[in-house]
Amino acid sequence: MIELIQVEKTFDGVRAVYPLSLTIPKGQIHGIVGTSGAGKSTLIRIMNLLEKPDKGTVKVGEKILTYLSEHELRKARQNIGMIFQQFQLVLNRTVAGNVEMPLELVGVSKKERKKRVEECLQFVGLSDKKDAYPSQLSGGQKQRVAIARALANKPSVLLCDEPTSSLDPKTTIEVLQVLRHIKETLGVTIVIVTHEMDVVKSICEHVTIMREGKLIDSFQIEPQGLLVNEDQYIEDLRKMAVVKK
Ligand SMILES: Nc1ncnc2c1ncn2[C@@H]1O[C@H](COP(=O)(O)OP(=O)(O)OP(=O)(O)O)[C@@H](O)[C@H]1O
Repeated sequence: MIELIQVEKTFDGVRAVYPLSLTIPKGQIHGIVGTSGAGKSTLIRIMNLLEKPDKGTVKVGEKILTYLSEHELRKARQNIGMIFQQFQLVLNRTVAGNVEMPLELVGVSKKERKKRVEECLQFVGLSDKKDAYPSQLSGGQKQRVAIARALANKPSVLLCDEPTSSLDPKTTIEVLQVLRHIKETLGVTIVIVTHEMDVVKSICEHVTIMREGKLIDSFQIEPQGLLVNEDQYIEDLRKMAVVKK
């Protein structure tokens, strides 16, 4: 579970997030939407304290992150994976090397690392790419490597900041399928910041809407499933065709 209590953040006089409280239950896929500058990225980064709130409390699982020292926070972050729009893979490391990184940082043995990297790559369907470099992968594959890396330390929370915004509709579905599989098989709580309504409609169970740093609404929704595919897009476009007389 993630609990934000009256968190707020101002950058150089610009209020990014007004005092805001939000509770996300364990195992939920929670979407955060809003137009550019609404404060979505700041809010999701507050959830793992990549952005420290000026005031308020951040609780993830049993840990109150805002009470922790830097050392304790680094440890607590092992429980919180994160992925980004631009994947942020290390380009001079192979796919396996990227997934191995968080394990190296916490001192996992070489043998255990190899085993865990294989498990994670298998989970995202990229075992055959373990020796490839990021430049040799498609956008969807890069994001799946980033997901495998985020899962390496077996987190209970996965934060996704615009995870599909650089991807085409087909690879978007590929990534969303992986995210849904993570929720269903691992029970991970997933937070997705996005401006893509199709993403919210297809997999989110709850949506929070932000505008100008404020939470303006938050409610449960019924995910429609991954219905959006290339053929459907083409069909929708055909329906919009203007018939010239
Ligand atoms: N590090 C920073 N320094 C200064 N201002 C910042 C910083 N990060 C965010 N802001 C400002 O805070 C406000 C909210 O930004 P944020 O990136 O959280 O919004 P967003 O909803 O994620 O927008 P986008 O979809 O464009 O990324 C904006 O006015 C932005 O310029």
